[in-house]
Amino acid sequence: MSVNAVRADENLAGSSKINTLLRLFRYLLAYKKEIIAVLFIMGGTVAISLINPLIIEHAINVNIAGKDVNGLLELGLFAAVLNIIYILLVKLRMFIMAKVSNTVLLSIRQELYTHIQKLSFSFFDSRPTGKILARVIGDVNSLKDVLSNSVTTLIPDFITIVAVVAIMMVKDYKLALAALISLPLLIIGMWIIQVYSHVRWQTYRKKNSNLNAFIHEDLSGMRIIHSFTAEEETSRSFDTMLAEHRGSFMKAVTLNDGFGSIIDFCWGIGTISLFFFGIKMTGDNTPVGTLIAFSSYISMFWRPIMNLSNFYNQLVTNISGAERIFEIMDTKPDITDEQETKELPVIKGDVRFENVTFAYDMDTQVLNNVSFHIKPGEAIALVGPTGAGKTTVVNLISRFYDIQEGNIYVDGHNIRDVSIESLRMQMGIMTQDNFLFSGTVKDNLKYGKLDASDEEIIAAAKAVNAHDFIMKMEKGYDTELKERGAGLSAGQKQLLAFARTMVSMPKILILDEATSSIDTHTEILVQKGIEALLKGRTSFVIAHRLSTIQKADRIFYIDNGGIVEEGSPKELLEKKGAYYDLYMAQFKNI
Ligand SMILES: Nc1ncnc2c1ncn2[C@@H]1O[C@H](COP(=O)(O)OP(=O)(O)OP(=O)(O)O)[C@@H](O)[C@H]1O
Repeated sequence: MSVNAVRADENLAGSSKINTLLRLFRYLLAYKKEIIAVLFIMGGTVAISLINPLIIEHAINVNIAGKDVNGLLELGLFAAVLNIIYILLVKLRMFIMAKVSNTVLLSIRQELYTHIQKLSFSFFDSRPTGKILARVIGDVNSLKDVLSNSVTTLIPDFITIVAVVAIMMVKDYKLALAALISLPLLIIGMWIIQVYSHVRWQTYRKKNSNLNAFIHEDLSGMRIIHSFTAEEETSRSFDTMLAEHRGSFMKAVTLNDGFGSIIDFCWGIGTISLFFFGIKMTGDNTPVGTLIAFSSYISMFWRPIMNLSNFYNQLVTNISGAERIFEIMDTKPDITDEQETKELPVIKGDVRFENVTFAYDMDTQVLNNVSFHIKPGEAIALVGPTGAGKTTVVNLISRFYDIQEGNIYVDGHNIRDVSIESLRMQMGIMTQDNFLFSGTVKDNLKYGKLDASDEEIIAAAKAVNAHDFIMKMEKGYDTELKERGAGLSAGQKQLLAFARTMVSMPKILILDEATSSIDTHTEILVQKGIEALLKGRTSFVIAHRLSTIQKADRIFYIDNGGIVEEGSPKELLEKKGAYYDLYMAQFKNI
């Protein structure tokens, strides 16, 4: 059952921001050398910026007051050299951090992708592809600034603030207190804003994800939208989602902008208070240079606070991205190898279901106490009403889902006791989708067996009658296919999918026969292709073609959670039961 539809907001298990941030930082630990270098560089830049006001103070109070032009020039030269060094250090820091954060992003994305590939079908059943895509691309990208700014802002700005306060206190604690008078106001304002901000940004990310999922679904189903002339309706839905997206963004960003205004306000009050108290309280005792130096220090105090608040904004904006990434990484595949699995040896194709009971979710039981035994090489046609459980039976043989009760054996091995890879490697699975990847025909056929030689590929294509039509394509086996095989007919796609399965030479074949109507010529090729595929292997076909059903060794009529009728095509017709009724209803006119 879907836990998250396109328009439904995703729910995240609550996790603390600190934990998420610490987990993110762990990725940085792999780059200790670079981070230490960056911290040293920043130590240099912070020191230079702290010295600057002292230079100005000295220039005004000593050189200008004493009319010492030479001293002023020397000091100016010193300040210029110092600030050129500062600029170079900043550039170097930016370069190193950009490299580190991009590499970290790369490894997070790799880890996420590898993990997603291991997840079970139930994960994909319950999430729209667009939302998964949003996490792998958008959410990972959103971490870039958090990662680099966490090193370049958090630590140095914090040090700067402490150093500035210390210097001001040592120089003149009364002036320092006057300059920092607005600090309590800032703390209260920030606290109020941050309480609401995180929630608003999370809402925005959810709306963003819904929009992604909607666009993905819409583009994938464009043909259907056009054929039902549903463009207007989907445009309306899109507009609604866009409005929600924009609304949530505006709400979050408006609140965030409050941060800057509060800081500006406190900064202004601090500066006024400094000059007011500086002149009022200390009268002529405070040299002008010292007041100017203090005013520089105030800027140096508030600017990092501004940076930190921007960083905090970035953090609340993007930390939900990190939460969503880690949520996927923490999702355990439902189907995993048991601790002590063995490799399934090369099989003959014997399949046995023993009292199998299965439900996708607690509400609906699909199979109830099903047992059967298939001998190697037998061809089984699965028929029955829609939603009866035919696909479910074949999904269970490949262990795409785990059964709740009973056992499934392949060549006498319980499929739970063998590695999933060794089991699936010996199965050929063809769904109705016949999914083709963009790439050459040859690349697509090699999916069946990555190390297949050209001869093997051509032999497989010939066996299923796909060779001739492939050779008629522009560059034969090297013809580039478009995404999902666009430009090919349904029959041609089926033939390519047959060839791909044939290359893998499976011992057990699972075929969900396509129902799409194809021209008579291709239909004959497809039928011959199916016959070639079935020959000599155990096969389960969710059969729609009369020819396939009639050529099957046995038919299983599935309904009401089990096999209600079973036998050869002839036996079942003679029995005049459920299969007979289906046959009469569907095939009598053929
Ligand atoms: N991934 C899933 N999650 C939850 N329920 C599912 C899932 N897949 C199928 N079902 C439900 O299980 C039941 C059996 O589905 P199944 O696809 O096996 O039927 P089927 O006989 O192959 O149908 P059809 O001929 O229409 O393809 C149906 O009621 C279906 O709604």
